[in-house]
Amino acid sequence: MHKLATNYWDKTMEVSAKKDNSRIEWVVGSCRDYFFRSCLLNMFREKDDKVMKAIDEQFSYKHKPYQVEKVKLLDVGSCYNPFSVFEDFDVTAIDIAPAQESVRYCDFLEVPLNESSSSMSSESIEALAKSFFDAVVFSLLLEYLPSSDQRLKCCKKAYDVLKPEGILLIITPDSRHQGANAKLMKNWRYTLGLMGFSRIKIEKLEHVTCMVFRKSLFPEVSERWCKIHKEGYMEPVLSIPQDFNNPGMEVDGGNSGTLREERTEQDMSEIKQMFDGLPLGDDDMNE
Ligand SMILES: C[S@@+](CC[C@H](N)C(=O)[O-])C[C@H]1O[C@@H](n2cnc3c(N)ncnc32)[C@H](O)[C@@H]1O
Repeated sequence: MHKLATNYWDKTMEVSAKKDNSRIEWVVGSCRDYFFRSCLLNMFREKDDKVMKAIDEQFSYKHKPYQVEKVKLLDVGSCYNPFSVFEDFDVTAIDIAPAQESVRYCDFLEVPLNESSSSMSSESIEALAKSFFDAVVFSLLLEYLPSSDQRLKCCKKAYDVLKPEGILLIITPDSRHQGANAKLMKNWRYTLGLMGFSRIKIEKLEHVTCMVFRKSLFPEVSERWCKIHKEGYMEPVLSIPQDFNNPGMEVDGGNSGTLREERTEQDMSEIKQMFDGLPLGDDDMNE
């Protein structure tokens, strides 16, 4: 899996990619912009305060500075711990099939959450602490989970282990042209918004879409976005393009009133190529 991730995904998914087109660099750069370089955290804090004022003109809140020396990052489905080389990050790497010693065994869907502290050995994690991490990363993870409910459970867990104002970074395979999966991505924004996450960044790199969601101090902020922007096709599910393969139910990805999007033969072959070597057979792709 490690070989696959570094030799195959880094070279094939990001074919002719510049260095800054890599998903790992993208995550690192986004965290640095948010917590250190441009301190975007403060900008989004101000934006949230404005929304709260719009909801209630009496609103007032005295913020404390968000302290971060090293970004406490939880890499879920880490496989080979790609973030361990960055010195400004304090990484907890977990996977159900660790490919390196520094990655601890942990099934994120099942691991219990503690109010105060994590419980772990050098090899595995028995419990994770709530409100502990500055950042949680799902890089090519959600596609491993076969149902929307499992993906939702995963995102809700990320919400619980993040500190208020922490960020969830999601990288998802997407070989289609920019905008082709726009509706799906907007529905993710809606669904995660209902959970209390505000999407603060989305970028399409070659073969992947990358997103940052902020856990606001005030869930009312994202709830308000959901109320204002709800469209007919939106529903609280986390679908991925691979979920839609029944030709009778597919329609265009642009203006129709449904989430389902047509997949061309080229899409199918690209998806298969992307997952080539992973424990997925043709039947899994077509289920
Ligand atoms: C496609 S790999 C992604 C590897 C790496 N994050 C990257 O971007 O190259 C997905 C990883 O998720 C792991 N995984 C799947 N379900 C998981 C779960 N419930 N908890 C933790 N890891 C999981 C798999 O074992 C696999 O290593």
